Amino acid sequence: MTEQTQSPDGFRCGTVAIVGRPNVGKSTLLNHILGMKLAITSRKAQTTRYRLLGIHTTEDTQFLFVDTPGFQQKHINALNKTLNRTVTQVLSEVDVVLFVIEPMKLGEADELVLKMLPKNKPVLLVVNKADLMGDKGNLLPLIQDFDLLFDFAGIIPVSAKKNLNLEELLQATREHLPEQAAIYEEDELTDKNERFLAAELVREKVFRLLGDEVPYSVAVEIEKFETVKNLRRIFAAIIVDKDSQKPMIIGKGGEKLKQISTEARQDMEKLFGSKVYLETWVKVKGGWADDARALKSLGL
Ligand SMILES: Nc1nc2c(ncn2[C@@H]2O[C@H](COP(=O)(O)OP(=O)(O)OP(=O)(O)O)[C@@H](O)[C@H]2O)c(=O)[nH]1
Repeated sequence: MTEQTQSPDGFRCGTVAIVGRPNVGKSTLLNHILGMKLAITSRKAQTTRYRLLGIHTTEDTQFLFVDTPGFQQKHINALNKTLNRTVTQVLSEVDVVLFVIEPMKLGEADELVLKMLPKNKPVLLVVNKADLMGDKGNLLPLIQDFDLLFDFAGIIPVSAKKNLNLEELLQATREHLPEQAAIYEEDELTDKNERFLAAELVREKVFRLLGDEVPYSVAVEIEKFETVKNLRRIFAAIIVDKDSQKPMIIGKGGEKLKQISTEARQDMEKLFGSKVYLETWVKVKGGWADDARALKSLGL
């Protein structure tokens, strides 16, 4: 359990990881807790070990939401192995883990996540999409079965989308955070700079719009980032392993790349509160996913 550093006013502050298989609503949950679109959910090709996704500060608590790089079963290369280790490590370092499931669709993918949960940390089972459950009586046996598989610190049904029970979830989470003063200023939403966030947004769109076809090793590099009055000019290279992967990202007549850029730019404008000029292109950097030096340069 967490070591508690006393703070005179009982304020609590600590790290929270949200895990769960794709599509259970993790980013919706975080977005609704933070109250704005800041959860950038690219779970692939992470560049940092410990990424702060967002900070939620209330009168008595500061929740630091950290990202956990995704665990991929399909592609096995050096990068992947490093990332799987990273997930386990991140999960064992946070104060509390929120394991999100969808009640009617429990399956193998959820069990894979379950296997990675830390035994030495409190894990809350968050049953999302409660709004879709007509008869709540049906839900109970299902959850109870799942509950037998792991020693959860609590089970909380919520609806991220409809903002149902999120306060209760935060209260339950708070109980597991150490008593200590806030680490960040109240209005600080993330500790990452805009350049980093811009790269994450482009990468998120690549994965969202191309799904599983996209190679795990895709990365985004911001080659230039300028702020001129209320305009940010951002130049982003999308980096792939092989020439053959280039057309996939560019799409027929450049359609995919255009869509990636448009959606990323719209999110950036929301996030930065300014106009954004975004230029994106695809670059080939052969075999970097298996290159130990490249891993090192990513800080892994
Ligand atoms: N009905 C309902 N739908 C929800 C709820 N929460 C999320 N969704 C929907 O579920 C879908 C997946 O939500 P995401 O937040 O993208 O899920 P995720 O777990 O972050 O997905 P990955 O990024 O792929 O891991 C979206 O269409 C959401 O609108 C909820 O409480 N109720």
